[in-house]
Amino acid sequence: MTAAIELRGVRKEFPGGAVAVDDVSLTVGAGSVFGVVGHSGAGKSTLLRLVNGLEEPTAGSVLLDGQDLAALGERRLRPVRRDIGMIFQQFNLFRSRTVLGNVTYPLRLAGLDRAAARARAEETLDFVGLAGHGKRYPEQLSGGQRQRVGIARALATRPKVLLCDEATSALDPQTTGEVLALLRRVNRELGVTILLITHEMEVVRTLCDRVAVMEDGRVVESGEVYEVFARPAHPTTAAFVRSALHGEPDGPLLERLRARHPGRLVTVPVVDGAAVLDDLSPLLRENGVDFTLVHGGVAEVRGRPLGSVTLALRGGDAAVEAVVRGLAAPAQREAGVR
Ligand SMILES: Nc1ncnc2c1ncn2[C@@H]1O[C@H](COP(=O)(O)OP(=O)(O)OP(=O)(O)O)[C@@H](O)[C@H]1O
Repeated sequence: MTAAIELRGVRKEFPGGAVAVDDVSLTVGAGSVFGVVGHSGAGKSTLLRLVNGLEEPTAGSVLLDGQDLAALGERRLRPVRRDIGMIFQQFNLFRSRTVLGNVTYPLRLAGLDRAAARARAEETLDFVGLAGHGKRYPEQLSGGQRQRVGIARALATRPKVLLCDEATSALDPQTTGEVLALLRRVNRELGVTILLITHEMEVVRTLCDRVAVMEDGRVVESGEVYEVFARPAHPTTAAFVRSALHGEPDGPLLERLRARHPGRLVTVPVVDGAAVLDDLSPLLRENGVDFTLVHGGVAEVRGRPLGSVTLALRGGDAAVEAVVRGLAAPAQREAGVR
């Protein structure tokens, strides 16, 4: 069960004049995972509230499965809302209800009888790895377990779309990884379309197919995740990407590296499909140049390598120059050898 989400020229202006979302158009393909990143105040939460029908656009339209939400009216919107599940940064569980009580709640609202709701809730808790935890209360659970309950509650009614509002921002890195792995299963095994908002590029790197970067209510850049990571066009995107890759040394770090390492420093990008690293070792050998690896990191983005390594080259001036020239040959210049 899956559905596409489409925003066409969406604007949201609040009474008083604040424009939270400004002419945003984007398409979340059915069965895909789409991330929206941006700093606080960029308009991400408002965008999500427009998609789940809690806010109405001032202009433009939001379509779920091709249906314009604003054109539906409250009565016809209700069943469509059931196709949308949502999870939150602070989990938003009922503290006075057990885990099972939290997960059966939306099912009872949807009209399932007690036995059917219980059976469905247990099946869903099993899917999120919480079989046997039904009788516990939220405060007896870890943050990661609470978010699993949140995910189970959101999935219990078998929605086509899952909206995630900073779903891992309150969790430590390991728990974040576990929750992201669960969300990937939700997408792959259940086919649920996922739209998430986050300020963590790490979440985008590991989970999303496509990403849009928001600033001041507008989308400043969007695209397939690897492409955006490898070639960010907007400065805000570039800063977000740097926060997730830690690859290229910035100015001050470069100065410290220079002070510590004699020789010429070169930073070699590692981009899937660009053969720069493959060229490096024969170039060094041919010219009799030695090297020390002084900085760098290669991460996996959507299953493909991306990052950079910085080397201090040691050898005669002419030999080092030949290596640098070889690396910066026209075919590689595009990849940005420096
Ligand atoms: N109900 C509202 N009334 C007036 N202004 C609002 C309202 N909701 C949001 N805004 C304004 O719209 C802008 C975008 O807010 P929004 O919460 O969507 O951003 P955000 O990217 O989700 O930030 P955060 O991560 O801090 O929630 C902000 O300037 C905010 O003050």
